[in-house]
Amino acid sequence: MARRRGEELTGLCLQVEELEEKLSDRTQEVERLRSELGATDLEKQLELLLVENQRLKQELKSCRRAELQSPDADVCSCSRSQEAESLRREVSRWESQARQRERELLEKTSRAESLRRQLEEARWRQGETEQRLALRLRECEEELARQAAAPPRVKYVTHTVEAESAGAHKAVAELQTKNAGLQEQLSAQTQLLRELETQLHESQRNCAQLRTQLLTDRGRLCGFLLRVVGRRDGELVPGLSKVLVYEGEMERAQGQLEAEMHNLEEEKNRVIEEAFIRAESEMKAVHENLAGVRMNLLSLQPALRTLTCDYNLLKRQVQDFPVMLDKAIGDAKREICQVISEVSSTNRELLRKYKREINLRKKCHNELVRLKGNIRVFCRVRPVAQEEQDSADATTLLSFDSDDDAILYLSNKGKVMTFELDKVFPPQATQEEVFQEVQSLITSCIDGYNVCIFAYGQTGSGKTYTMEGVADDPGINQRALRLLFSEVSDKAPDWEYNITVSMVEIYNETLRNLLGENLTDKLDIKMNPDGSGQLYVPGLTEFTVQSPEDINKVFELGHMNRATACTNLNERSSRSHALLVITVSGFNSATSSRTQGKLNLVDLAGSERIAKSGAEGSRLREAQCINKSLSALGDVINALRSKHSHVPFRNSRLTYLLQDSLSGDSKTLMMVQVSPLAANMSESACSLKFAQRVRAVELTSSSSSSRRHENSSTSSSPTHDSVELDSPPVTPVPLPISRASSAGSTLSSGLGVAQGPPSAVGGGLTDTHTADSESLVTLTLRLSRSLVTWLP
Ligand SMILES: Nc1ncnc2c1ncn2[C@@H]1O[C@H](COP(=O)(O)OP(=O)(O)OP(=O)(O)O)[C@@H](O)[C@H]1O
Repeated sequence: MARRRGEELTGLCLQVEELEEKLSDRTQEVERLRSELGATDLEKQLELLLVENQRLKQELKSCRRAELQSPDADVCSCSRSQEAESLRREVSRWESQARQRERELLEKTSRAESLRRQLEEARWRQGETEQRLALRLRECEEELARQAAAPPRVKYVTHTVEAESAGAHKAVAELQTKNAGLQEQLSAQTQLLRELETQLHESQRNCAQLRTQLLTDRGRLCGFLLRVVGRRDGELVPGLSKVLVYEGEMERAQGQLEAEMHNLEEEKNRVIEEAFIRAESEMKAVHENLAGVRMNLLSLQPALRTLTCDYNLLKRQVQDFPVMLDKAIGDAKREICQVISEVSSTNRELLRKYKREINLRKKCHNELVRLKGNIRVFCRVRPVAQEEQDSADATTLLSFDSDDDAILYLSNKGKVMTFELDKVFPPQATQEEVFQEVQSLITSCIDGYNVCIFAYGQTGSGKTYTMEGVADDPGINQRALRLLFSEVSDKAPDWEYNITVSMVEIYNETLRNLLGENLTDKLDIKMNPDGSGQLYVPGLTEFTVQSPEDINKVFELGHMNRATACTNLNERSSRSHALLVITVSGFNSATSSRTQGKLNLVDLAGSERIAKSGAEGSRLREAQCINKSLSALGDVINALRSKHSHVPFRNSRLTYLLQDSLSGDSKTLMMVQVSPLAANMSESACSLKFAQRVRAVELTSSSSSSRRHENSSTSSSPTHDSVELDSPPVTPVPLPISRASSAGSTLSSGLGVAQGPPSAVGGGLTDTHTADSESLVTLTLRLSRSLVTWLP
């Protein structure tokens, strides 16, 4: 019996130990849960209680050991052992159920945690999407603002809006899809959460029931133990009461833990709810934003449509542009061609008129010169020099007609002679005034006529002064060249001119090249081998001049060479002829016409009658040569104006050299220089008589229609020239006197034989005037006809 009781007690002890182990497992489980859920003050208290529990267990063990050692321990009966066994089994079943529930609770807690994490992740993703959408919205708004502010760039804006619109649509669709997915996910999670919550509540409820049942069982167990043990051993009561207290503490702690868990659950739900609400509000904001974007898109659509229309219009225009351009270019080309053809025809017409005008101008000028006379005779009276003022000869016997600048009166040996020339320059006449009367001839030279201007008169009468002038007041030579330059530059660029200059001296019938290197060379005059019938001087130096500076250089060289060739320049210059030959060649590129004119400026040797003064030796030879050349000049002029078939050009070097400038349409000007001194009156009278005769011939024989023809025929008859060369005159040939009234009887009686019938000479003046008037009328009529034709 005692052994059985001992066995029962041992079994009971084993059950207690098992219970303790289970309790320890549960404690560990609680600890684990606590470590998972985090320590709180309540848990610390629980920990303390557990320690206390451990201590109580130790005490309980020691009490049991003491009880086992006691002989009264056999009191426990078999029934109590069975009851205890059944209670233990019940407890263990509940405990296992409780553990299972706890495991389920833990699983649910972990699932809830993972759901919370998923929710947070979803929230984070949603936040990110919202941020992206907000950013995108801001960009859209900025873009809209920029587009509104930007000038209308149709193509670009259209393109951008199209691209933006498509992108925005796509983004909206994506967002909507995402949103729907999130919504679904959220609702699924919410559903799951609710299920979990339901399960959790259910588990908690079960757990509470189990705990209650466990407590009840424990109470019952304790009651039983008290009944079994407390009655027999009063020492066990305090330990059991402590266990009960402990159990109570445990329950309280567990209750607190559960309450805390419940609070945590509520907190979690609240947080989830808040997050949900926030997500919903944010979602709403996103929806609003999206609605705003949609509105913007809708408001942009009309603008987009307009822009698209503009763009299409422009596109069509751009497509049509090449065709239009080709058409415009074609039209422009046709117009240009038409204008060009019109302009070229107008140009041709203008060129034709221009040519006609040039010819007309030349004809007019020539007619003018011809009307003035192809041979004109001027007279210039030099002033009395300073050193001559005091001499007895200073009293001048020359006087001028105040009404007619062509009349000069000369008083010689008590007789007054009247000379009528083309122009008389008094002593006060300036170089410029003289040149004014001469310059029309220079213009003729540019037009292609040959011109010859020579100064005639006794030594010291002012020939060189008139032709060359002085440094600060140049004469005809330099002024003529300057005028040529000025006229030539005026005619540029239509005309290109080449001006060449050569200088020749004729001394004792010998030609010298004043611009050459070898001054001792004697030049010859020959017929040009090209068959043109022109004369030329082989070896004659010609300088091309392009500026007044060139002229000065040429003149300086000529003077220097002339001075080198003789011992006494003044003496030599008085006894030689100096010729400045200027050739003007022109080419008109527009009309392809060419002109060539020659200007001969001749400073003749002194014309005084040295032969009569009984000169001998070299002076006699000089006088003979001078007389020969001057009389030859008179013969040539006489023959030309008298329409002789033969003109004796070859009778002297001078006339031979000037042949082409004295024939044909050439113009000749004789400047008769007269000294004002009384001592020179005889020579002056001679010079003036010669000039008078030359002019008279000109007047009596002038005929505009026949002159040119006559000249050309006479100039081209070398056979007769050679005949005349056999008998050159030694003294000046007297020419017919045209106007007895002007020259006076002294003149006719003093100068010998007249070569024409007096009646013809007398009537020549009238005829000439008539012919001149007719020419003038004809010229005026031609001019007016030309103008009428020329005017548009
Ligand atoms: N119109 C004038 N005004 C002022 N001085 C003049 C004028 N004409 C001539 N003279 C002066 O008279 C002088 C003689 O003139 P110039 O040498 O020109 O005569 P010339 O006829 O050429 O003589 P030669 O036949 O010897 O060469 C010079 O001193 C010249 O300056």
